[in-house]
Amino acid sequence: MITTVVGAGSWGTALAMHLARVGHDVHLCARDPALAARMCQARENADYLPELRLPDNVHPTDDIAAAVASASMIVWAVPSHGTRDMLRPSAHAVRTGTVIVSATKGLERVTWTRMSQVLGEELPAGCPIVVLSGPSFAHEVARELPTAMVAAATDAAASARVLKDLRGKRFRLYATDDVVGVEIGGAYKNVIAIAAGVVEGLGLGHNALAGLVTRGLAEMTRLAVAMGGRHETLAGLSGLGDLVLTCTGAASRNHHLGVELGQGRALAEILAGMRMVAEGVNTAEGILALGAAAGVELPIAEQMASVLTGRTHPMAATEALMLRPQKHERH
Ligand SMILES: NC(=O)C1=CN([C@@H]2O[C@H](COP(=O)(O)OP(=O)(O)OC[C@H]3O[C@@H](n4cnc5c(N)ncnc54)[C@H](OP(=O)(O)O)[C@@H]3O)[C@@H](O)[C@H]2O)C=CC1
Ligand SMILES: O=C(CO)COP(=O)(O)O
Repeated sequence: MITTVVGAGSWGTALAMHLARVGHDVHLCARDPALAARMCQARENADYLPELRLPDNVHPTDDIAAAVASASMIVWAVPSHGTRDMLRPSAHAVRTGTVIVSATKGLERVTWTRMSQVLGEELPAGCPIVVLSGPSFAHEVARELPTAMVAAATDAAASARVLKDLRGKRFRLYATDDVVGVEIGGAYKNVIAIAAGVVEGLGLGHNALAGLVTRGLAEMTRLAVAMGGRHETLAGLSGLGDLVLTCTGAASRNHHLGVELGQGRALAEILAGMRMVAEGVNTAEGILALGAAAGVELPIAEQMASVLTGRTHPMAATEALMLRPQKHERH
C-alpha cells in the first residue's frame, strides 16, 4: 500500500512515521530538496522532529508529482497558507479514486475557504476527501503515545478506508459525516488556544482559563452550526478534545504564542522567533469573516483578532469580554 504524505513539517513527518508503522510504504514529500536529502541520509527530520528515527519504509523525497502519482492514498499536511500553491503544480498527477486525507487545520487566507474545499477545487474529480482532526500533538504520535482522532467525509466508503488503513494499536479513529463541524472545530480551536495562552501569560488564573475554554467552545459551536455542522461534533474530538489539548498543553504552538502575547511581546517579534506554524494567527480574521457571513456573534475571536493586529492590549481584551452584557448561558 503506497501512501504519500505531502508536507514534511512536524505533523506530516509524525503521520508518515505512524503510517509506516502500520504497514504503509510511505513517500514523505518536503518542498525543500535539501531537507529531503538530509532526511534520506540521517533517517530523521532534524528540523521538525529531531531524535526520532524514520522507519525504513518512509522514503523522503522532494518530487511531489511522482510521489502523488504512485499513491492510492495522499495525506495532506501542508499549512493552510501554502496549500493551494503547493498542490496546484502536481494536482494533475493525482489518479482518480485516490483517497485524500486532509490533515491541515486552518482556513485559506483571503477566501477563508475550508481546506477540504481548497483540495476539492484543485484535485481531479473522483478523489474522495477525508478530514483528519482531533487532539494530536505530532511529537506524541511520532512517539507512539495513544491518540484518538476523527475522520470526517461525506463518502462513507472513504472514511471507512481511512479508519481501517490508519488504525494502529495506539491510534484510534472515529468516523463522522460532519465535515463542516470537524473543519471549523480544527481551525477555530487554534484561535482559542492563543487566547488560553494569553490568559496564562497575563497570569489570570485557572477560573479564567476554564471560563474561556467553555465559552470558546460555545462560540465555535455557534459558528459551526450556522454553517451546517452539528452541535455534537463540536463536543467531540475536533472541538472540545482539541481545545482541552491545546488550551492546556505547553507543546501547542498557538498556546505558546498566546503566552508570549500575554507577557507583552509583539506578534512580529514572537513570529520571528518561531520556525513552526501557529495557524490561529491567520485563522482569527477568517473566523470573523465566516461569522459575519453566517450572522453569528463570536466575541472571543473578535477580541483575539484585535489583539493579534495590535489594536487591543490583551488585558483590555479580557476586560471587554468580562464586561459584555450578561445573558442566558445557551446563547
Ligand atoms: N504539529 C502538530 O502537532 C499538528 C499540526 N497540525 C496541522 O498540520 C499542518 C502542518 O503543520 P506542521 O506540520 O505542524 O507545521 P510545522 O510548523 O511543523 O512545519 C511547517 C511546515 O510547513 C512548511 N511550509 C511553511 N510555509 C509554507 C508554504 N508557504 N508553502 C508550503 N509549505 C510551507 C514548512 O516547509 P519548510 O521546512 O520548507 O519551510 C514545513 O514543512 C498545520 O495546519 C497544523 O495546524 C495538525 C495536527 C497536529
Ligand atoms: O493541532 C494540534 C494538536 O491537535 C497542534 O496544535 P498547535 O498547532 O497549536 O501546536
